[in-house]
Amino acid sequence: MRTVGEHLDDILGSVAVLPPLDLALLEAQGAVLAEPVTAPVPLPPFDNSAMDGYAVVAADIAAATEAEPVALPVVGDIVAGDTGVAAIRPGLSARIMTGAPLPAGADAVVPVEWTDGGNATVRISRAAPPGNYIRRAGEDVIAGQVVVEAGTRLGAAQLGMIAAVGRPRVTVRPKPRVVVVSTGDELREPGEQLAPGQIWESNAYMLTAAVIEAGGVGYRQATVEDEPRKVMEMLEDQLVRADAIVTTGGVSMGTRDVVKEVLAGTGTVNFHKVRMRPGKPQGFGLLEGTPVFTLPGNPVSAYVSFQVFVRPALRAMQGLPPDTGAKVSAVLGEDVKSPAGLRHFLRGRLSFNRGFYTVTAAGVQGSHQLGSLATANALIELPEDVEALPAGSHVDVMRLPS
Ligand SMILES: Nc1nc2c(c(=O)[nH]1)N[C@H]1C(S)=C(S)[C@@H](COP(=O)(O)OP(=O)(O)OC[C@H]3O[C@@H](n4cnc5c(N)ncnc54)[C@H](O)[C@@H]3O)O[C@H]1N2
Ligand code: MOO
Repeated sequence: MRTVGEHLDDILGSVAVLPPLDLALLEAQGAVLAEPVTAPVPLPPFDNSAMDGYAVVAADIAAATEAEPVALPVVGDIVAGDTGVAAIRPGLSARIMTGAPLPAGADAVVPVEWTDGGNATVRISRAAPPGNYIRRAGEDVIAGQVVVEAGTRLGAAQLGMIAAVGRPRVTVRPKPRVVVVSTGDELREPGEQLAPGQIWESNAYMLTAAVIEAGGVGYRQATVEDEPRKVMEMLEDQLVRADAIVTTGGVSMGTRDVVKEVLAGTGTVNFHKVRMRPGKPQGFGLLEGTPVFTLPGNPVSAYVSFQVFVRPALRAMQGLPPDTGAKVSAVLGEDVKSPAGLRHFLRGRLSFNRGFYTVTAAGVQGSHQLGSLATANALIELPEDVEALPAGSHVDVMRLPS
């Protein structure tokens, strides 16, 4: 038997960060940035108007009121995208649109709502201080500033920022391509009729979705029968396109535990009993250099194993620290029991009330009982030396992706 920590260390010591890739911006969505992106110019690049209105000299309209508007000649129109250099002198104004460059000499913008909207002459009925509705060059981002740090996962806002500094492509850690496959003669596809003794396949759906939640690209494979030759063929086929392979089922002590039978023979994938519940039977190794995780078939065991071992490995492959932000300390809302000598992962419901996290067990805890997992948002992690904890104790809790 090995501990959870020993098994995870073995895995994290074996997986490598994926080589960087240069991608067009929208192809990079969800990938992790491998280089800092800096702004080559300030943003905004030039002083410009925040409103549709008139560019003026603030001192000219200092006395403007509704009752006694100030009239100024309008010497031109400046629209967003104008590349010419415009200028005004005191006593003049220029019509200006949002985003258009501020003409030299102007120090305020008056929105059209404060005026009569005149074309040749505009009557302005409110004073404006210098700087009114002017967006200054560099007030968003200064030239040379890092706008997105290396190691950031690229979502909509980050991609927008990178485009805004003029970059069409970025260097990222690619999303790991993970093949997920279940084994078991009893498994049928959802939608098919079940004969006695059969169940619908759920692990590969669940784990393919979990791969995506962990930032990877998941490929769900058709279920493979409990037949050694077919399992080996499937693995060989998938190695060409996978950065990692995840299997479920066939790793305990049964006469048809073919995943273990086949992979144990390769010499590079090793099988262990890990001191945890659920998820005791685990296999991991490199098959022709590709990480292979053989997770137990019980659905909750497979899910917990994924969160505890596979997710940190996929993060490491993306150049991310294994677990940042996923764990919180919470107060137990009820008494709990735990098996001696095993790390116990209880499905839990975590909530945040009046400044504290509290957590309660989410229903029944058998490793075949998906019903309570589907209502959980966290795993309560009880250490090996704990056999019982009273309500009110502090526990570590792993938040589940939502
Ligand atoms: N004599 C022993 N028996 C078992 C031990 C043991 O130490 N000694 N360990 C138990 C534990 S703990 C676990 S966990 C399971 C792991 O078994 P396998 O990985 O070999 O998985 P299977 O036997 O193939 O299946 C277990 C269970 O899960 C259901 N299953 C499997 N795949 C799927 C799927 N894709 N979708 C839905 N459900 C699935 C399967 O029908 C079984 O009910 O072994 C214990 N036994
Ligand atoms: O470890 Mo099994 O995963 O307890 O059901």
